[in-house]
Amino acid sequence: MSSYTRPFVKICGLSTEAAIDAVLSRGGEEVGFVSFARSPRHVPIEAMARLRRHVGERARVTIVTVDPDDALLARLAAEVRPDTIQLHGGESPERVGEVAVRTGLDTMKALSIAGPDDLARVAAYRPVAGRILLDAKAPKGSAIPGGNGVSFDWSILAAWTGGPFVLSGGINPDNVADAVRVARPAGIDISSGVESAPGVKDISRIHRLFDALDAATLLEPERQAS
Ligand SMILES: O=C(O)c1ccccc1N[C@@H]1O[C@H](COP(=O)(O)O)[C@@H](O)[C@H]1O
Repeated sequence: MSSYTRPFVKICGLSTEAAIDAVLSRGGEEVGFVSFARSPRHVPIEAMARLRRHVGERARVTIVTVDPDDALLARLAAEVRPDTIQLHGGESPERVGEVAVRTGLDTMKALSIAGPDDLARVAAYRPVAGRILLDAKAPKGSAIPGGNGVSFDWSILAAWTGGPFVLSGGINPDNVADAVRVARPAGIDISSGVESAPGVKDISRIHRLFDALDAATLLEPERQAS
């Protein structure tokens, strides 16, 4: 079996210290908290600030937002102090650039992908977004634009030359090896695939995800050393 360089791992939609600790114990590089009232993973700002303090310097902290207004961004930046603002709505390239300037934070722009044509949209965001996140399109009628556990056809990324990206959408312990092998992402972002119910992270599924990823990827030298 071939091996693959391990992408960085962001586990998103966390709301408990126990789930955060499970992710960090397995070497997860990034944790995500959702600030979007319609999501079952929404965390109020005060609770988010406590979770952020719990993470400390152990991992990057990203807040998932959907078309946030300036007032919300200002509160998130001041009270939670994340590393990254994830923009998972219909934000224009201009707005993404403005968010970076206003907050002084890294940004990750999510783009919904259904087929190869959608990848053309990446170019406009590349100069203004810190990172690009490729997610599946939300199913019709879904209340949330992400976190739906659906994937797109990862094979369209195999020969794509549009630059580094983070992959999300329906990644779980059973398909993470395929995701990495087929799409070769710089990072992977997982939410509902490690849950027992919407918004409820399942510690054993978190461990299964990392077990599957470790089995599929070539450990980097510094990881092999310990
Ligand atoms: O997780 C949510 O509830 C959410 C709400 C609004 C926007 C984005 C959201 N999550 C993001 O969706 C993707 C994929 O999630 P999944 O693994 O398919 O469940 C991921 O980037 C989350 O950050």
